[in-house]
Amino acid sequence: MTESALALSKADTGPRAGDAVSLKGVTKLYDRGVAALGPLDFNVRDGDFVSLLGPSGCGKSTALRIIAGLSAPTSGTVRVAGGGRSIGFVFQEPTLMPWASVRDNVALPLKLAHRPRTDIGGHVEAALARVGLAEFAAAYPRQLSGGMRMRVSLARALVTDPDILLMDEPFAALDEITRFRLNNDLLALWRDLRKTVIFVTHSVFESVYLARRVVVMTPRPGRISAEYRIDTAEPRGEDFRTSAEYAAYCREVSIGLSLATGKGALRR
Ligand SMILES: Nc1ncnc2c1ncn2[C@@H]1O[C@H](COP(=O)(O)OP(=O)(O)OP(=O)(O)O)[C@@H](O)[C@H]1O
Repeated sequence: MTESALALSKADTGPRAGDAVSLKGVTKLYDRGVAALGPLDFNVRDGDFVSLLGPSGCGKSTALRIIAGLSAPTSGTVRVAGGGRSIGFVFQEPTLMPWASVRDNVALPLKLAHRPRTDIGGHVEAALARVGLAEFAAAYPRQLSGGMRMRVSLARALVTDPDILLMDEPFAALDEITRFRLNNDLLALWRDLRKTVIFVTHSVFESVYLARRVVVMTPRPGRISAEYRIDTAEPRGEDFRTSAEYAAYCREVSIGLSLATGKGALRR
């Protein structure tokens, strides 16, 4: 792969047919005038896997929360396919109810949506099987490892079969082996279910491994600084992770991140 094979383009503006998410001129001002975000113009194609990459505090979580409708933008427009009704959110912490079984934790979104009781069991079993936890439905969060707790959190996000999955640094607190395994499982899940995924991370390595499109953000207020398309043979796996191609992409994106943060530690 040559450097010219790495597509670097300006952020698209304006919604198009087939966009799952479209942000236009989105800003977020917190109390005491903290400008956290934007203006941000950002579109995500239906079924794409996009990573938002940026330094801590650049507003990645804020952008995700705005897309999810958990936070209102100060200005700008947000369009989400289906009116935002079909979103699953995975937080950095698994945020499980410690007093409830795995089964009951995963069932929560269906109960909140008042789905018929007879409907719930099958969906919960399917979501748990999807993340490899079919055997642990009766266990409690304290009995599980960190990686397993995150799988429960993922199952809870999947149980409503959302079209869009928003993931906020979900694997950041996990050890590397567990993280790699969950990376592979997430890719398999995305290949099978073809959901739109927006994955926030501050890891260059993780963003390049997972995403088809890496969007680099500047420090606060977060804006888009550069985009990289990771065009590699699919399905990705450990061969990709150890390849020269992967290393070259990581280097290119690292340079982009350094330029975005103004550090310039890595120069061309
Ligand atoms: N409720 C709030 N009130 C005031 N400032 C806030 C609030 N939430 C976030 N901020 C500030 O806005 C900026 C962006 O925060 P945000 O959590 O979106 O960034 P981030 O890129 O996701 O960071 P991290 O990677 O550390 O989670 C930060 O400087 C943060 O301190």
